[in-house]
Amino acid sequence: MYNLPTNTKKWQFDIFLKKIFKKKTDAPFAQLLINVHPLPLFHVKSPIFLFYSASVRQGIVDSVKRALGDQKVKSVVICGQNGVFCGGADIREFGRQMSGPPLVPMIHDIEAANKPVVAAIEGSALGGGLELALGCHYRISHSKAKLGLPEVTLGLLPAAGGTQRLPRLIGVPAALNLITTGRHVTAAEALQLGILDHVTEHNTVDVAVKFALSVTGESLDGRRISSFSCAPLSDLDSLFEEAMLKVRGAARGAIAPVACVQAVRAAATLPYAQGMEREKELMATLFHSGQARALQYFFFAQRAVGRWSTPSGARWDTSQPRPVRKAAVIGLGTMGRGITVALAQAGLSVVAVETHAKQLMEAKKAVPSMLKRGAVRGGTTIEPDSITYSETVQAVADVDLVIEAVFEDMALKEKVFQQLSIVCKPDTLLCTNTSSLDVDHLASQTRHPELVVGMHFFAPAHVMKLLEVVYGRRSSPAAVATAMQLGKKMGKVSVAVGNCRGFAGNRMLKRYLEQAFFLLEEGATPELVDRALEEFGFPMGVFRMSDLSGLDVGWRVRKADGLADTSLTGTSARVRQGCRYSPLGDLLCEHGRFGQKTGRGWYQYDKPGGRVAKSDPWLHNFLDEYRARHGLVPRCIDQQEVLERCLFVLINEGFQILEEGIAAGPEDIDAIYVFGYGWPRHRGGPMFYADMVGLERVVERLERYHQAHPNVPYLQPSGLLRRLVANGSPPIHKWRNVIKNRNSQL
Ligand SMILES: CCCCCCCCCCCCC/C=C/C(=O)SCCNC(=O)CCNC(=O)[C@H](O)C(C)(C)COP(=O)(O)OP(=O)(O)OC[C@H]1O[C@@H](n2cnc3c(N)ncnc32)[C@H](O)[C@@H]1OP(=O)(O)O
Repeated sequence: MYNLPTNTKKWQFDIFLKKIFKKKTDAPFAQLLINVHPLPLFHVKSPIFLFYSASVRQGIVDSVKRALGDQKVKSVVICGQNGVFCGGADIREFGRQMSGPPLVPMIHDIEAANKPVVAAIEGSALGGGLELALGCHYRISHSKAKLGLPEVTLGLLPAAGGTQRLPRLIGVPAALNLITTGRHVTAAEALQLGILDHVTEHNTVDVAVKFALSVTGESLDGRRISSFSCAPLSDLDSLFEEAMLKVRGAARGAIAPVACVQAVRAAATLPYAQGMEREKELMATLFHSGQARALQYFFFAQRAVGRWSTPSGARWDTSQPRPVRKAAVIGLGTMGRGITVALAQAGLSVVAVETHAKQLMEAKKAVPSMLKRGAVRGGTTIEPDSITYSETVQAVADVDLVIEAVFEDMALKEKVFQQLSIVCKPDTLLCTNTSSLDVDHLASQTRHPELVVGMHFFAPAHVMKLLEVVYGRRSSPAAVATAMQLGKKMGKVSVAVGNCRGFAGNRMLKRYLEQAFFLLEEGATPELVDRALEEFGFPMGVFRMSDLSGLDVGWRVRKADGLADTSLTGTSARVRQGCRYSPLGDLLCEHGRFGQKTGRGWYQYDKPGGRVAKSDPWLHNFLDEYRARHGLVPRCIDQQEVLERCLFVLINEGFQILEEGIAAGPEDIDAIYVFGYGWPRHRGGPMFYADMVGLERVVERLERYHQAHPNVPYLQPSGLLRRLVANGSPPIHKWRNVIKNRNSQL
């Protein structure tokens, strides 16, 4: 297995590459690399495929053991392969029966070695990868590497000694920050924090090898982090109380950040061995939790949405995006400005068009300051002349792609698309930022409907991560691929969805809002509904959210749809097209209550534009009078009903969307809801939540509510949901099979 050649006369690296594990179908394999030198050095080349799997751990254990047992070996260097040290544990293994050597003793053995062990970090040292490096006696890194303990983002904590070693190495406050946020740090920051001993611009392994040889024989007493004490702090109790408050405030019910604080506290207050016990206990509670499952599902779901497909057969891997160097934005209201900023931040040259002189003038001031703020936050620079402004659409004649962001009015958008079709190059991609209007209809206004897609941004467009890319019936695969790629370049999570009213996100939201209104009619208050949703983990309940985004937005849409008619009386006041309808939102708007911007909405605010929502006695009186007028007897509504009514109806619409092929898979809907609508990530997204709750239960509750409210057709379980239950409620990763059988135009 491990031979030292006898002819090593001069300084040299003779590399013996041995595959000690063959690649299995889905498991990473390890390679052992032995560098031999007159002052022999053992060079453990670890995970070839980035992540620890059982076989990779076994490879490291075996090779370290051999190195330590060989008297001729004086120092050891551990590095990764293909420029990556280690991205941590193989997350897919967490869902299975775990086998192979555990990480904790492996890292302990490395730390306990009586020969210097040096970590040579390139690419990433994340999670268990960084924990391995912390077990080494020295850490040398390339300047471009990134390091971090992101376990908290997977619903876990760094349970291979990370919570105990990091605070001992860099102090409690810095370790708390890294472990509770899971953020990645650059090598420069890691050096400054004291995680690294040295950062190099050169070949990291060469530097580490030289270094390892230079410290051969030196005492390792001061190099074993587990033997350190945490730097003393004057008021440990208040530090941890503050940390806990901060973490609980930001966590919205996620348990891992709280456990991380508890584990770091153990490092600060207990001897190392006891701290490790505490780390293990806390990890055991997290490891099998629903939240860890949800977060790990979501980790892969985010990546799955990039592998988009459409019912017409277009796919991410067969559709070629077009290069986009110069783009235009039409309409510089709030959305248009945000999109302009996001395009410029992505390095594109942008033509920003606004036909109203006043609005253009305002945009010319607002956009540069938004860019400046973004640059300060992100430490980036923006080419000052990357944006040109114009008052006429003619200015977009030579751009590769246009994003229309004018007022949400079909007649206006039609006109813009007709104009664009004349002004632009024949191959320019024409995109609309509509949040619900018919993309096919807009495409029909142009000479090249195959070049029309929706790019639905979320406000503020330069901040929010979500982008719905809406393909129409005639959108070409290249057009979809181009919009998806541009979204990625803008740092967005782009999700491809089909064309229907409200697309995926807003279509589902409509059902959720309707239920919230119905609950008010039946006796709930905005406070009760919001509390239930916020305790579930939404950053804001539905009414606080409506106040923030403006009640007039939905009112305008309902008016355009002929729904917002408050002149109707008697039973017809609360019925539209044979279905239950609540005019509550319309009535509030008629009272001039548009939410935060008018200082009144579902709540009251100290002034127009105020942010702090306060309960409003006027609103409660208004609700009482409304119920009395319509003969509605208020009843006691509990939080469970709020959650079931609001969330299950939204989920049901999600199944309908999957059934119709508007979204290709549950991951798409979950990514839309987490990135665009504040669905708590630790609950995985609405479709994952349905899987967790149990599809049968979702059906049973929907049926019950539908019986109680037969004039709300959307409470009837969707056909797909029923079919999944009939198929034995397969786990979420198998739903696509059931969906595919149904929508098999593919
Ligand atoms: C009673 C019970 C008691 C139980 C107690 C159990 C004790 C168990 C103890 C275990 C202790 C373990 C401690 C360690 C934990 C960890 O290490 S958790 C993992 C931490 N690491 C991460 O979170 C890193 C995640 N990955 C990334 O950040 C990025 O992927 C990257 C490494 C920086 C690379 O980025 P990029 O180049 O942009 O590529 P991607 O597109 O993101 O990824 C490429 C593909 O690789 C897949 N992938 C990424 N990371 C992992 C991973 N850690 N495991 C498995 N697979 C991973 C990713 O999904 C991509 O694949 P596709 O999805 O097929 O595209």
